[in-house]
Amino acid sequence: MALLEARGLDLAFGGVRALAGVSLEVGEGEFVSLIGPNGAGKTSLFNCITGFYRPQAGSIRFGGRELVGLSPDRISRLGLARTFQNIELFRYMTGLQNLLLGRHRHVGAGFLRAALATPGWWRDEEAQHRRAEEIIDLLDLQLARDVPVAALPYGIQKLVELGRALAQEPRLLLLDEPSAGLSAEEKDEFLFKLQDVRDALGPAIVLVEHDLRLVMRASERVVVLDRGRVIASGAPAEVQRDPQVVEAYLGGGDGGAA
Ligand SMILES: Nc1ncnc2c1ncn2[C@@H]1O[C@H](COP(=O)(O)OP(=O)(O)OP(=O)(O)O)[C@@H](O)[C@H]1O
Repeated sequence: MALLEARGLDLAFGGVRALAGVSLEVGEGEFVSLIGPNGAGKTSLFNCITGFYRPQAGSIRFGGRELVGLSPDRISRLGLARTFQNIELFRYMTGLQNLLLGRHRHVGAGFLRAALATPGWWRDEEAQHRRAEEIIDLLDLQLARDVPVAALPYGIQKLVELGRALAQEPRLLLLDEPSAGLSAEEKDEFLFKLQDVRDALGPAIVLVEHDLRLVMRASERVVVLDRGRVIASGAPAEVQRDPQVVEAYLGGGDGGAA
């Protein structure tokens, strides 16, 4: 059984069909890239999986459990984390504080334990800090540790966002255009970090990405969306040669694969 199994998802906004019968499977630890021209439905699919949108039809099973109808918070507690197209961090908190917020699903302390600062609460606090520090080491974020996120370069903010998602110890990580706005050098750096993350922590990853060079290097499988439908799925080299994919990216003149 796949870790994630989305079947027959439909999502419409008035007359716009953002998703029309979309299915997507992701195996445990698999690295899948989701590509497609602007407006193809990539972010809408992420929003359905993470509970921000409710599809009008279809089902989404994660670890055998139905996600449609659950709140985003509930879904994230099941082990699904995401990053956003536009960075969504607490800008006036430090890198470490943002990572600790990502740990909230692992914090066992209730209000009373915290207010009384019981030994159990301290142990929990220490464990949360240790885990956040491990992620700081993994992503080389030492310089961001004690600095408010707003004061950090954009590329580092993107890494802090990745770190916060990882702090949730997800089984599945959804990354929405994590390399947008990065220089070619920063993109390579980001890709190396992502590979380190996979080696060390092993989450399944779904990457929405416009940079095909990065997609082809990073992924085991590529899924192509166009106008709300999956038009191809397979190994990167295979998908790259698919005539429908070439048409969606280069033909028609209305999309443009950024
Ligand atoms: N909240 C919304 N209200 C109305 N229309 C929406 C909404 N969200 C998405 N859409 C529409 O659904 C379609 C798919 O959009 P979506 O953002 O999912 O595409 P995308 O593949 O992520 O595009 P991009 O690469 O530009 O981010 C588009 O036509 C978009 O305008």
